[in-house]
Amino acid sequence: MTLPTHVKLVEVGPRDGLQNEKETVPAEAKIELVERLVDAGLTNVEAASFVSPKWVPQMATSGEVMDRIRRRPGVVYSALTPNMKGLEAALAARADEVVIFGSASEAFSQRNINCSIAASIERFREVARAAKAHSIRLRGSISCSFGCPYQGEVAPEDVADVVRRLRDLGCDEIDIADTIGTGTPAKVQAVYETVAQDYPLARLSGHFHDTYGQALVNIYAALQLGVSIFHSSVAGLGGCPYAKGATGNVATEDVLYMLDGLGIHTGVDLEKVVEAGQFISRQLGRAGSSQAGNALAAKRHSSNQNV
Ligand SMILES: CC(C)(COP(=O)([O-])OP(=O)([O-])OC[C@H]1O[C@@H](n2cnc3c(N)ncnc32)[C@H](O)[C@@H]1OP(=O)([O-])[O-])[C@@H](O)C(=O)NCCC(=O)NCCSC(=O)C[C@@](C)(O)CC(=O)[O-]
Repeated sequence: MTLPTHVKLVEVGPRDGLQNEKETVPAEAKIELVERLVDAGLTNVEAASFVSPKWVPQMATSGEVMDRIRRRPGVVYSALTPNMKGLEAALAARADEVVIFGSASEAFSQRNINCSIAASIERFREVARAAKAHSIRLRGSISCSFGCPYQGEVAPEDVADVVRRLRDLGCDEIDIADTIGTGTPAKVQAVYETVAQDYPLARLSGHFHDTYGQALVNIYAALQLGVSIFHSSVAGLGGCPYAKGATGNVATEDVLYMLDGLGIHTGVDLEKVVEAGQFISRQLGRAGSSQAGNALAAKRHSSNQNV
């Protein structure tokens, strides 16, 4: 078993992490969060979501956030775009990458984006064409790849079916998402082994929520197969408005701590991510849920006191 020597981390805290917060997080705080994360060396940041503000009010400031972020060369700032209205907003906001997001579960597709899987692919076709016409990177995301809050089990072949459809739309990368965090390592490996028959493994990512405490071990299981792109969220922020009880994405600090220990290069400075996590936790008025982040912050606090 050879693990990848390099992993690309996609930071989803500013989008997936914050979208479910009840209290409005001011645009200034979102902007500072994105800038701190980029300062830490993260080169892929999901910063916006151009969805209906009636459905997800927290993301209503996405245009302002994208407009006011100090853009750094080489950094990909991405935005969710469920339809042409979203795509047009993402173009106006100068997104570097747009994300069409579907589901491997019919029930979740209906709840999340108000249409069937087949209808979503038709909506995405137009979005994909426009993204290509503007030479914007296109990412596809598949929710409920390891289980659905409404239908329960999801078969690997159902995930593969959506992967093929997103591949045919021209997706440059496809996210296999564990929306409710119910996946376990054997299931994770079964899904990647199935979907990699139709799409290059090097362009598949893992998007794991930590609801059942399985996210890190699932990432390790995916690494063993050669998956080398993972999503994570600073301070473990997150949840999904359409998956009750779903907790945050795996924390960026925890993933970095594990990858650093494995000698896998990410180019990201863990200490600076811990500071970004402390920053957003102060803004939200509660402790972050990253275990490595909290341990490192406590260690720093006690060594400062001993000086
Ligand atoms: C998908 C839609 C838009 C369809 O929504 P719809 O109601 O079917 O669409 P519609 O075309 O009938 O439009 C209804 C209203 O929404 C407006 N509208 C329509 N489109 C847009 C847009 N792009 N931006 C802003 N406004 C929009 C449109 O203008 C209209 O406004 P009204 O006339 O009633 O005032 C809606 O269902 C929606 O916004 N849903 C939110 C979905 C969402 O954001 N979910 C969370 C993100 S996905 C996720 O977190 C999972 C992921 C990616 O992280 C992976 C994982 O972990 O699973």
